Amino acid sequence: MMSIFAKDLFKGQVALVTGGGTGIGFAIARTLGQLGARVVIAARALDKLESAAEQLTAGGMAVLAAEVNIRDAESVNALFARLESEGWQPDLLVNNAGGQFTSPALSMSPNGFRAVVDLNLQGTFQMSQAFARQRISQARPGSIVNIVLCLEQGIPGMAHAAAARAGVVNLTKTLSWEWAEHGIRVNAVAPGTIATSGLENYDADNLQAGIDRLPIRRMGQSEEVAEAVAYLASPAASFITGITLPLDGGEHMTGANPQR
Ligand SMILES: CCCCCCC/C=C/C(=O)SCCNC(=O)CCNC(=O)[C@H](O)C(C)(C)COP(=O)(O)OP(=O)(O)OC[C@H]1O[C@@H](n2cnc3c(N)ncnc32)[C@H](O)[C@@H]1OP(=O)(O)O
Ligand SMILES: NC(=O)C1=CN([C@@H]2O[C@H](COP(=O)(O)OP(=O)(O)OC[C@H]3O[C@@H](n4cnc5c(N)ncnc54)[C@H](OP(=O)(O)O)[C@@H]3O)[C@@H](O)[C@H]2O)C=CC1
Repeated sequence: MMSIFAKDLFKGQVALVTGGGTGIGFAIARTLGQLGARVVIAARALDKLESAAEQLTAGGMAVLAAEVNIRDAESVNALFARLESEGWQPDLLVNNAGGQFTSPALSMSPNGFRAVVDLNLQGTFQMSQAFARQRISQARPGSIVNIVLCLEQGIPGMAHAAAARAGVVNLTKTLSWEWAEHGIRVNAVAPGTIATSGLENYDADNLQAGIDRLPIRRMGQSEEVAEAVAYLASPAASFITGITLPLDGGEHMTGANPQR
């Protein structure tokens, strides 16, 4: 899928995409790279990041693979210090890294609940704060896009992720207030079911039952998420901040989660 945006839209900018070595994050990195950004892809597994970076570089993009654990504040701060010292200081941040496991709320252990909140909420906050501190200290504008989940009607079987991502939706609004005066916009995209290898963690029949209830009866593609991220990160969205854009084939209207 070719991007509809101008090829030099992000020329001269650096985009940092967490979880950029796989799935949706990889598609976002590729789209932003095709639109002229230098791209940092960051996650825990350096081997996966390096092979993703090789693919993108072979396509003519400038890409850096960088290790980070977004759950660990020290690791996050070390990443931003490294990017600044190596000339890859980001103008755009895409908080895409995340995930969860399915479990009835009654069976979740405190540690299991905490792990998912740590990853999706605390991790997103830590990355956003480190990014904004760096931008604001240098009086430079910026843009953040958070990837959440379709959660309008609750997500039975994923209470931890539903709570954590709802936290990110409100964090998106709150940070957009606090950082607007510094020229930093904060928005989010809420995907429904998107065809990636990440879905191997979920029951295929349940996923299909959810798809069958959608107005647009198919899974989304990572590239469709990437185009929305490109729009929100770009000057075309310069008067948009604090929103969460559903990108879900209509799931936010239907409650398509099959466990309901
Ligand atoms: C039918 C539904 C519709 C589905 C729509 C799907 C739409 C969304 C798709 C996606 O999000 S795609 C992303 C794909 N990737 C993932 O989702 C995988 C992400 N998971 C993880 O990264 C990890 O599992 C974790 C959740 C972050 C936990 O990582 P951590 O390394 O901290 O785990 P542990 O130290 O092993 O365990 C901590 C704690 O959590 C409990 N736990 C972990 N996994 C499970 C599990 N599968 N089932 C139950 N419990 C789990 C684990 O037992 C630990 O708790 P205690 O035992 O210590 O009490
Ligand atoms: N696919 C779908 O249907 C949907 C996905 N989403 C969300 O979109 C995002 C991408 O999902 P998708 O591409 O499908 O799945 P992936 O499993 O491919 O993506 C998850 C990415 O997050 C990275 N990650 C996980 N934990 C950490 C961590 N502690 N620190 C840094 N990076 C981490 C992983 O890399 P590594 O393990 O190397 O660290 C991986 O690259 C996730 O937040 C997911 O929840 C939302 C709605 C629907």
